[in-house]
Amino acid sequence: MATNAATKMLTATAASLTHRRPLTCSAARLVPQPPDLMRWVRREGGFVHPSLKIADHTSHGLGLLSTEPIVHPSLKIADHTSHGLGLLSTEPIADGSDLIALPDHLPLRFDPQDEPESALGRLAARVPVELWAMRLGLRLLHERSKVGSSWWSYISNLPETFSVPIFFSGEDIKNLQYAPLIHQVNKRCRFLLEFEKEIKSLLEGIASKDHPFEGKDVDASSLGWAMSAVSSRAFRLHGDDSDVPMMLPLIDMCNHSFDPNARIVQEIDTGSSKMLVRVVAEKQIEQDTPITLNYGCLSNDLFLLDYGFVIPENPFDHVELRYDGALLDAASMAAGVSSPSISSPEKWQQEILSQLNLIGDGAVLKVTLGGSDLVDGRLLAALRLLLCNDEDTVLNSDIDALKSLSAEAPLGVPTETAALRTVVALCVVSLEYFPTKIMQDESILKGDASGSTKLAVQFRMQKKLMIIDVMRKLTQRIRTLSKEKSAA
Ligand SMILES: C[S@@+](CC[C@H](N)C(=O)[O-])C[C@H]1O[C@@H](n2cnc3c(N)ncnc32)[C@H](O)[C@@H]1O
Repeated sequence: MATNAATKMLTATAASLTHRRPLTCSAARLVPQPPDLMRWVRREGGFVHPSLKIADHTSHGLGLLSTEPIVHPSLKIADHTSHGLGLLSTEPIADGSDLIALPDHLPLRFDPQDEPESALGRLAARVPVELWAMRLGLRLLHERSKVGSSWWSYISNLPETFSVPIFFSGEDIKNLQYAPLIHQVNKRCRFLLEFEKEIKSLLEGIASKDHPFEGKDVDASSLGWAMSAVSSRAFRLHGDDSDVPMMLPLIDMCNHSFDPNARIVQEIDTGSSKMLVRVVAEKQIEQDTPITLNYGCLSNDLFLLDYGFVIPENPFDHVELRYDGALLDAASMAAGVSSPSISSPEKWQQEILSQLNLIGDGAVLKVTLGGSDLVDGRLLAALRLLLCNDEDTVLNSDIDALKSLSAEAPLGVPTETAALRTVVALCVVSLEYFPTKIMQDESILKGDASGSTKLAVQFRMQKKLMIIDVMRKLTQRIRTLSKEKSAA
């Protein structure tokens, strides 16, 4: 859990690289009237389709949600969510048309291995690999502080603030009510505070010509700004050996949709090995339509942590649980299907649990509910085999079938019903971890709480709605199974 001091530090309008004006909305840019981004891309040799413009998506209520039927009150709230700025078509655009093309020198990238001796390279080497956004963020801060940077037209068009939870108050971090995300947020906050100190000590006494930020102070707040700018806007494109994160000017004005109307294409000129990044229309785009890309099939944890927004009814959202005999025992008891094997598996059951990597050295105990699988395959297989008394039937079953929900009752209907009932009980247990009820969340969302409080509440409410949806689908399955059994 982040200390209050940690979150205060990151939310404070502390001295940063430039003077900032107060936050107005997520469409506010780093400078009040930044240069025309489209004109800059064209001037640099890029292509921008003449029927595109940058528009504020805050007031339009544009994007995925507004086109879908409202099936739950939470969607109405989401409809008010600001998407910030976005790209919009001013006229119909044909399927397959090039929308944007960026020449090789416009993407902003950073490979610390290219400059291990520079101060920036040495700082980047201190950033853990999983925080790759901070590595590229250092380059972004370097360009932001450099007088006459070739990327200034781009950087000045970046948002002034981000709605990612590292900038939430301590209270709003608690309001998330979901330990795995709170853990990640705190980890990032702690890293930024430590990194601020490390940077200060590493750059102490450095000659001004070698200073990566032109002598300007870099604190946790400005580091957080840079990390969030990258995590919410960079795309990972193919490099020589691996995926290289890059900031793609103008392309990063496209908002997200799981049903996008455009996609990114990367081309390498074999002669010059120069890279061309294009955005191509994937379908016919009508007038006044936002141009959208799919940022990935991500859970709401990642959308919130990296991008600062939550998707209602996200089909890829899930909750994490720890595989634990005592928890399964309690759930199976609550479901009325208790079996002694759950807490003390037989030897043959232990062998399969070990194959499933749920017991033994190096066991991975994290399992999930929700997402496209509905129930984590390893959890489902474990419950099926623990609730089946017939060793031969289990040993003759294919392990992949045991892990699959689409394999109908691989160990027979009674075992299947018991396993699914136990999962439903696990859902109930998971819901009980959340201290508030959905109705309480809804009333906060209807009130005048701050943007970050609403985002935190929206996040936890979506988690609960998702768990309820899993329960509903599994209960339906149990009903169908018992109907089939009684019909047989
Ligand atoms: C790559 S940028 C897109 C341009 C951005 N809207 C802007 O104002 O610069 C990604 C950010 O846009 C916003 N965004 C994109 N898609 C969204 C969506 N479907 N719902 C809500 N916000 C979205 C989020 O703030 C996200 O961090």
